[in-house]
Amino acid sequence: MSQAAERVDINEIKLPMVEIFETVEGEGSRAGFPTVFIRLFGCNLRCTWCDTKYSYPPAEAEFVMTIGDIVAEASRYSSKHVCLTGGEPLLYGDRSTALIEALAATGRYTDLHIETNGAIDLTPYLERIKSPIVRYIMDYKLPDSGEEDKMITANLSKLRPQDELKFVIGSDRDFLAAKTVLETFPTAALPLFSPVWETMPPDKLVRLMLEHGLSQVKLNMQMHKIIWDPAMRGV
Ligand SMILES: Nc1nc2[nH]cc(C(=O)O)c2c(=O)[nH]1
Ligand code: SF4
Ligand SMILES: [Mg+2]
Repeated sequence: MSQAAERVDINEIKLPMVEIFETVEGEGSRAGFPTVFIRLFGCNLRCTWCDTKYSYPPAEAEFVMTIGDIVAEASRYSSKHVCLTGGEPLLYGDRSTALIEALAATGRYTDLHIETNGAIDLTPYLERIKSPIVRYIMDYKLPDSGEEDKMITANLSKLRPQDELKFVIGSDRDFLAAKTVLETFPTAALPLFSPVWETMPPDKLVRLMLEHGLSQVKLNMQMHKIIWDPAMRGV
């Protein structure tokens, strides 16, 4: 293939979208920083406790945007951090890659983190995307989610120190499963334990972490669900 044929035109590539908005990051190591959220439509999982069911069928994409339009819309905000989320933002292979590279190439951002669901092989993304601002926040889906069998455990050893490995914990069973995953699959990523809002009181999760001596794990509260109504969108 010639060089010209390989060149991507970001005004030609389209992606199904849910929303673009600015708020503070509610989770992870960058929680509290003003952040632009770019939420893509579509997901390859159906977690029992999913809080964004509007991001995949039978709901419909709110709109379709070119990558050029997504980059321009995000640039209307002054945040230096971007969160690419969904749904599953890495569902679109080359198109997801082109979006990430286009956002990084603007030079506007100091951090671009991608919320991915653990059922996407991160190898091609880690190999192709070289920007130092790009980080992966991989969810590891536990038994209560109903999707644990879809987890690509090979991703864990490939995550880097700047990446994060998030476990959403709904029960004692989930907690023990998360602990086993960390013991079985060494990772350089920062492990985060996040309570399921309805079924795992945060004080119980803290007690379990301390009882089990998980000194390397960070508690991850969803700040946006404390600041705003948990059912509210776009915050
Ligand atoms: N404030 C805020 N922080 C978030 N971090 C991850 C989010 C997500 O929906 O992926 C999210 C979100 O929807 N809002
Ligand atoms: S991966 Fe995320 S968006 Fe997809 S079903 Fe699970 S919680 Fe919902
Ligand atoms: Mg999410």
